This record gives sequence, structure tokens and C-alpha cells, in this order.
Amino acid sequence: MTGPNKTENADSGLSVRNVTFRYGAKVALDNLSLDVRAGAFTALLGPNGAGKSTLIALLTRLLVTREGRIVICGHDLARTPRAALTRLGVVFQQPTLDLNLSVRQNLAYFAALHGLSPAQMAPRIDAALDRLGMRERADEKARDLNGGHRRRMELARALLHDPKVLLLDEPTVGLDAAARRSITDHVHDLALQGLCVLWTTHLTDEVRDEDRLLVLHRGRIVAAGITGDIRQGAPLSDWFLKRTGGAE
Ligand SMILES: Nc1ncnc2c1ncn2[C@@H]1O[C@H](COP(=O)(O)OP(=O)(O)OP(=O)(O)O)[C@@H](O)[C@H]1O
Repeated sequence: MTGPNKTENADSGLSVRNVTFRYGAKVALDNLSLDVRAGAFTALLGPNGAGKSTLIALLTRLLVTREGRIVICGHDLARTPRAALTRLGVVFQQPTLDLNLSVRQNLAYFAALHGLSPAQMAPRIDAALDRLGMRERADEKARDLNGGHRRRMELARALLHDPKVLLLDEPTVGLDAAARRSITDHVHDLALQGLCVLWTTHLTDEVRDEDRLLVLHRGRIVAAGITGDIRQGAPLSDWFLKRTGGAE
């Protein structure tokens, strides 16, 4: 699925080619190539320090590099950043909500940033809240929501502008088991509905056998394919520990 030379998903997914990124002398991503398809849940699994957040930062242009190429839905991120970035929805590792605003106000603020008028945003906000089972919480302040509902709200917000590619950087950090399960299920459903999903994690229990799996270790992809095929009958956690040593 993720052979570095395949370009079949160029217009609907995400393609990374030969990307290298350094923090000073430290190489965080080393000639990285990968593809993420539409209609699939792709897990980017890597231990702490593997380079997951660095990749998300490059995909969202928080960081830039001259080495390599990133294409989002057929748009080159370096040459046509605006066209590329409007197709992205992002849930960052650190929560970015205004806790003093209601759920609906948080979403409206973000919709306005995307240029939606009040008339356009109202139905989209309702649809996004419905999709995440959050409609009845719309007028509560973000501060009063538990961690799981705050994350759901961030997910609803990331979907407001109808992105084609959804990036989630370790989105379950700090959540209890039930909330983790719920958000993982929701995002799998979104992939089934046609979205291109890239989910980064270091937790093997968030990855399902039918998911596409990219294993990142020390800035390189060390395995890529369907999870069930990769683990070959062994528990994924055992396979992963053996392959990566469980640490950087
Ligand atoms: N600002 C920085 N300056 C120097 N080195 C950095 C910086 N940020 C990250 N690194 C290093 O780059 C490598 C990749 O880090 P990155 O945060 O992308 O990994 P990660 O897979 O997201 O890890 P985690 O799961 O801990 O968030 C690590 O070796 C890290 O120590």
C-alpha cells in the first residue's frame, strides 16, 4: 500500500516523498516516503521520539523543509500551500480549545477563521455536532466537558470545513479507556465514510487488523502494510516491541 513509488492516491490522499527534517544536527525524519489513502484508517505507529509530531508539523506547515515533497489531494504543500491546507483537518496533541467559550462558540470561531458566514456555519456546526453525538452539549462551556467530550469537540471542529484528509496526533493522550475507545471508533467510522485518516500513536491497542499501518522508528518507516498481515499471528504489541525496542 505504501510503497514509496506509488502515486495512485495523489488526488484524494496524502503523499510524502523523500522528506528529511533536522533539528540542528539531529535528524528527526530521514528520507521519509509514505502514502495515506482515502477511505482508509492509517495508523502511524512509533515509539516516543520516532518523529510522529515532526511529521504532523511538516504536514501542517508549522515546520518546513526543503528536502522532499508533500502533496495533499494533488496539491503540492510547498508550491500551493493554501490549496493543500484547506483540504486538511487537524487534531493536535495539545488541546486548543477556549475553555471559556461554549462548544458552539468554539466551533463558530473556527468556522469564521475558514471564511464561513454565520448562515453557512450554523448547519455545518449542527451536522458536525450530530456526527460526534455532541448536539445536546452545544451550549455548555468547554471547561465543563470531560476530556473525552473535549476531544470529540476538537474532532467536530476539525471536520467543519469538510476536509478530505484528517490528521490526528496522538489524539487519545490523557483520556480514560472508554473515551479512547469512543474516539477511536468515531474516527474509524469517518474513514469508512471516505475520509483519508492519518492517526499517530504509540499505543498498539488503537490499531485494528484491517487498518493500514506505518511503523516509524528513528525517523524512518520500518514496516508498511495491512496490520493483520504485518503482525503475522503475533500480538501487535509483541511485534512492535521486538521491531522497535519500545524506545527511540
Ligand atoms: N525542538 C526540538 N529540538 C531538537 N530536537 C527535537 C525537537 N523536537 C523534537 N526533537 C527530536 O526529534 C526527534 C523526533 O521527535 P518527535 O517529537 O517528532 O517524535 P514523536 O514520535 O512525536 O515523539 P512523542 O511520541 O514523544 O511525541 C526526537 O529525537 C526528539 O528528541
